[in-house]
Amino acid sequence: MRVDVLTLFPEMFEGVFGSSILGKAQGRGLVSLNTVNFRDYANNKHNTVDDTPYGGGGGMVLKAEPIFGAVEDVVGRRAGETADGAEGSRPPRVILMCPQGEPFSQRKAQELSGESHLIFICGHYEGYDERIRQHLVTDELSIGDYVLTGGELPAMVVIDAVVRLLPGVLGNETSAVRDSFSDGLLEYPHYTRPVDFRGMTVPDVLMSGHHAEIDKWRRQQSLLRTLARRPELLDQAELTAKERAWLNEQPDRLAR
Ligand SMILES: COc1ccccc1CNc1ccc(C(N)=O)cn1
Repeated sequence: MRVDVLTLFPEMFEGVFGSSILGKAQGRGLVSLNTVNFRDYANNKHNTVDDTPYGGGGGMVLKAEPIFGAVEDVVGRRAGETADGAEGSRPPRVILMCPQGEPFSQRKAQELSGESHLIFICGHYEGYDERIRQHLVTDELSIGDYVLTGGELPAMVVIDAVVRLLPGVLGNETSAVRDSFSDGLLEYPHYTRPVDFRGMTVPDVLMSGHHAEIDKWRRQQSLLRTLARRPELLDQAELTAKERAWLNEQPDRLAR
C-alpha cells in the first residue's frame, strides 16, 4: 500500500512513520508512507495556501490550487510508476480529515486496508475551499466530535489503524486480539504473570487450561463490558439468541 499525506508540517510525521510498527512495516516493504508539503504547489506570487473567505466573515480558507496541484502530482507520479498497471491502477482514495466528516471506525479501517493507494489531506484553518470536496475528495473522515489545530493527528490515527491491518504487519500472535474487536464488542480483560500481584489474583478459569471454558468466559466478559460501557454497540454486534437472552438477565449498571 502507498500512503501520501498532504500537509504543511511534514516533520510531524517523522516520528510516527519512522518508529515501531509503522517503521518496521515500511522497512519490510509492506507499506510506503510519504509526506508532501502542499506549500510547494502554491504557485502564486506570495506562495499562499490560504486566503480570506468570499462572502466575508473571519478566518482563512484553504485554497484549491495547491491541493489540486499536489494531488495531481502524486497521482500522476503514481500512475507513471504503475504505468504497466502492475499493482492495478485503482484510483486512490483521497481522504479529507475534518470534524464534519464520517465518523472513523474499525469497519472503515478494514475497508481502507483493502485499497492500494491512500492520499490524506491535512488542513488547518476554519475550512477548505468547497471545490476540494466536490471534485477531489472521495472520503471525509472525522476521528471524533472535537476540533484540533489541524488534520495531521487525525491522519496519523487513521493510518495507524489501517496499516496494522495489512497482511504481515502484525505478528500472528496479535491477530487474535484484532479479530476479537472486529466482532464489534469491547475487549475482555487480559492478565499475565504473576498469578498473584500484591494479593490481586488471576481468575481461576484462565489458569484451568480448559480452552472451551476460557473462550466462554472471555466472550461473556466482552458482552458484560459492552453492556456496561457501550450498550449501543450490542445492536450491531452478532450475538446468538442465547447470548441476547443471557444479557437481558444481567443488571444494566455493572461494576465497571
Ligand atoms: C481542515 O480541517 C479542519 C476544518 C475545520 C476545522 C478544523 C480543521 C482541522 N482540524 C481538525 C480536523 C479533523 C478533526 C477530526 N475530529 O477528525 C478535528 N480537527
